[in-house]
Amino acid sequence: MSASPIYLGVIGVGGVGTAFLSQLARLPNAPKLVLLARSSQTLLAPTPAYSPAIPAADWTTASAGASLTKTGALPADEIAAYLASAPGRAILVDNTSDINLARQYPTFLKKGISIVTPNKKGFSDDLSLWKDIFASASEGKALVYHESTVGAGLPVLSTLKDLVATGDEVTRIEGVFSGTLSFLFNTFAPASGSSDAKWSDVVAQAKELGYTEPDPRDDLNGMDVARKLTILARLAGLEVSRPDSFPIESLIPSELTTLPSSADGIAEFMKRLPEFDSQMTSIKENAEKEGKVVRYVGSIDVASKDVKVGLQSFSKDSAIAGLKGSDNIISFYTKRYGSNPLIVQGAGAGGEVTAMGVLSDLIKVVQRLQ
Ligand SMILES: NC(=O)C1=CN([C@@H]2O[C@H](COP(=O)(O)OP(=O)(O)OC[C@H]3O[C@@H](n4cnc5c(N)ncnc54)[C@H](OP(=O)(O)O)[C@@H]3O)[C@@H](O)[C@H]2O)C=CC1
Ligand SMILES: N[C@@H](CC=O)C(=O)O
Ligand code: NA
Repeated sequence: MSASPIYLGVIGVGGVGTAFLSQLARLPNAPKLVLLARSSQTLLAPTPAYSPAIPAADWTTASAGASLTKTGALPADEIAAYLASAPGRAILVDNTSDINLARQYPTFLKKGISIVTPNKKGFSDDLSLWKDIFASASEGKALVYHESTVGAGLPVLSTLKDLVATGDEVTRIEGVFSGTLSFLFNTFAPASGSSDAKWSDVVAQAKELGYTEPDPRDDLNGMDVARKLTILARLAGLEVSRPDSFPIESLIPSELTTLPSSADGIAEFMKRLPEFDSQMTSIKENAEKEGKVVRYVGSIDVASKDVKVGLQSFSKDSAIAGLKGSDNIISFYTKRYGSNPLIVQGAGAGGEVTAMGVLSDLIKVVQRLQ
């Protein structure tokens, strides 16, 4: 018996979305791509046949032809209605960082549309949305996979879920959870050798390399790490109400905190950041006086429900100080693993590695739906 067709909608074709589409194009027996959207345009396989499908490898050329339907941005409920009417199970891949789209996940899930995403916003917002997402998935018999919301493609969430599901007791999770901040400090204050790189130049480089959030201030203000810890804490069983319900150390100069969250605000922020390079240089030099390096870390202590996010100094021979590039390191302390934690380490940001996490989630969902 041949497997029933599965229909795929993808929203977002930025750094992660583009890498995802090129990996999807090489996947044998991929689901049929019938919807592809960016902020101002939507491409659809014409109804009622949902055919021809959109070629993932070459959607830009196909969008110029006449065989696909083209519209402007569609509201989430119209996208959900389109996917729910497809003649088979449907999956939505959200490759945006849009909180408003994430707030609509319950609408999709209740209609039986599964969700795969690297977008942290929905899973780290109000606890009520977290609960609504998983209750809606049960109601619609749909699946939700979001591995790339923490540690990009690294198997962080799957590891934590396996520890919990098999009855281990997770006592503490700690490490470096930001690819951007890892890259910034590994470059600006390396554990071996020295660097005279300017903080603002390294921030611009991280943005160029596709490590930062669409708005790099979300990395520098600690919110991206706080969102990841909120997700991990919730999976470990803690009812964290919001990602700003615990102290977060921000690296944004106070003079720049009032810039708007628009594209102009981002540009102005990047332009003025060099004025404040000396602030980060003095943080680096203070750690150096003690023979240490500074790194941005997070931790969750499950018993005391204590979640912390901020700067800490480390001796130069420690594992955290010796990280390279955009690497994350996440240590799980559990009852079974005792005093030697289970450690996951590797690149924690970048289009290709994040897309790999999204595509591997998609493969799991397809296998479970068939
Ligand atoms: N970059 C990384 O290393 C990692 C990223 N992530 C997450 O992956 C997601 C994507 O990141 P990245 O690719 O870097 O971001 P980009 O800014 O490069 O791309 C975002 C894409 O989403 C589209 N978009 C935004 N809002 C909407 C909307 N409401 N409707 C339709 N399309 C929309 C944009 O449209 P347009 O093209 O029109 O601007 C763009 O195509 C984020 O949630 C990020 O947190 C997770 C782990 C690592
Ligand atoms: N901006 C994020 C991307 C991955 O989540 C990071 O730098 O870690
Ligand atoms: Na991950």
